Amino acid sequence: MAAILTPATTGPHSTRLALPIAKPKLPLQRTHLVRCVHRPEISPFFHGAVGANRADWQSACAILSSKVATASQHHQQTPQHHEAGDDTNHSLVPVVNGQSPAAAALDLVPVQLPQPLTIADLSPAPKHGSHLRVAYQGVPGAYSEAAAAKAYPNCDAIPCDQFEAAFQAVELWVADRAVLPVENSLGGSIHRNYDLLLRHRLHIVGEVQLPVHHCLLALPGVRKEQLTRVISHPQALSQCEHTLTAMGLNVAREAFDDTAGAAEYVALNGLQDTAAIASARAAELYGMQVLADGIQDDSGNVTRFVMLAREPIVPRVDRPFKTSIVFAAHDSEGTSVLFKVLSAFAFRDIGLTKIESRPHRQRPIRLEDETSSGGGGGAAGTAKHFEYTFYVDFQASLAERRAQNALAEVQEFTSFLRVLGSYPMDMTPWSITSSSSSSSSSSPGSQQ
Ligand SMILES: O=C(O)C(=O)C[C@]1(C(=O)O)C=C[C@@H](O)C=C1
Repeated sequence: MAAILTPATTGPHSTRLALPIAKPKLPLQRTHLVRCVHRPEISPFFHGAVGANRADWQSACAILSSKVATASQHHQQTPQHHEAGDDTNHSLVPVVNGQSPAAAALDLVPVQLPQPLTIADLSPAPKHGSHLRVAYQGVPGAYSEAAAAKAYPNCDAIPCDQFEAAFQAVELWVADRAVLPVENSLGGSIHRNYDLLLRHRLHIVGEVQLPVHHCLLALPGVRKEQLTRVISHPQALSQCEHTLTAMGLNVAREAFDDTAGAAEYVALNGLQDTAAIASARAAELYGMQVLADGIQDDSGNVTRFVMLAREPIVPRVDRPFKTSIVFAAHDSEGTSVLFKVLSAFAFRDIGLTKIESRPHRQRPIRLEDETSSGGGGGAAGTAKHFEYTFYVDFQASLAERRAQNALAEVQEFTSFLRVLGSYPMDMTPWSITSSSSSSSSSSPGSQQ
């Protein structure tokens, strides 16, 4: 029990990328997660000012106000909560050989009583050894694996079949961190992860930007003319769309869960007519031939990933920080809230690096009678407005007074406001020619 109170932290910093997986692992699936007793919920709710110590900060960073009904309700929908008629707090753990670790442990320790905390429990080193366990979506050779290795050199990367499984792996202590893509310079936002950030209680503790260098892979001996199909992750397909056409390939495009998984699929099924878009590392891992190298439509193709943890980090002012928030408007404000929010940052000279809007899950449409909308004289009726949740990234640390003041102002126009994280910006230079699958990329120096 004591171990779960210990903040998981990173291993030693390193500037060398060491891809941690020598042989492919099976991805973690949500079905590998079963219910098992225990784990007190860490309450992220907070009423009050941002304090200087870690405990205050951890609370403050999660929720800035008491107006958390929306987010809280989202949280209720996650499967880690009580089942009807069951008064035990449940969480999910992986099944090992058909038996959960907890069950296996019971074989050895018949009665498990709470143990007192020791100094060792509170030490910053991960409890499970020197390596941080980092969940990512995809299979070995995926860009997300390379991003995990860039964020946390020497980590144990844990492949997951879905983004949701990566979130759950961290929430359930199967992993210490998750590294997930949120946007790409060509393909745009990865909306699924924005939605999941809101539905889960993890905190953004860092970001990495990864140059993505795509290859066209086929079975050894296969020529381009034999191809009728190209499979890959939808983002990868869209990032190579023009190049594929320019290459004169008359192929159908088909979506796959991840790039490396597509390469593995072609290899495992001996598909002579199908190519995959994936990394050079995936080609090595699955014995594929590189038919074309660097097929992304823009040589500066970059994907931004966020690092997620169960606990927020303490924001600092000694290096460039970014803060990510999500909010929804008061009923009376409508989308005009966006103007007011942007002003709160502009007046304080805080730059924004990202704005994203997503449908408001619980109230996607707002109805407004013509009489109350002040429409004046037209045919009576009901206006149907789409309602949004807004995600904003701004360039300031939450340790800065101007950021705190801006958020206090934003809070006035919003029905809920949540700080997703305040974290160091990835400032590492990256060379366009270096492949994301290369083992020489440097870490962002911000392992949190
Ligand atoms: O499929 C992979 O290899 C991934 O890591 C996923 C992903 C994405 O979701 O955007 C990551 C980076 C690239 O932009 C293409 C695909």
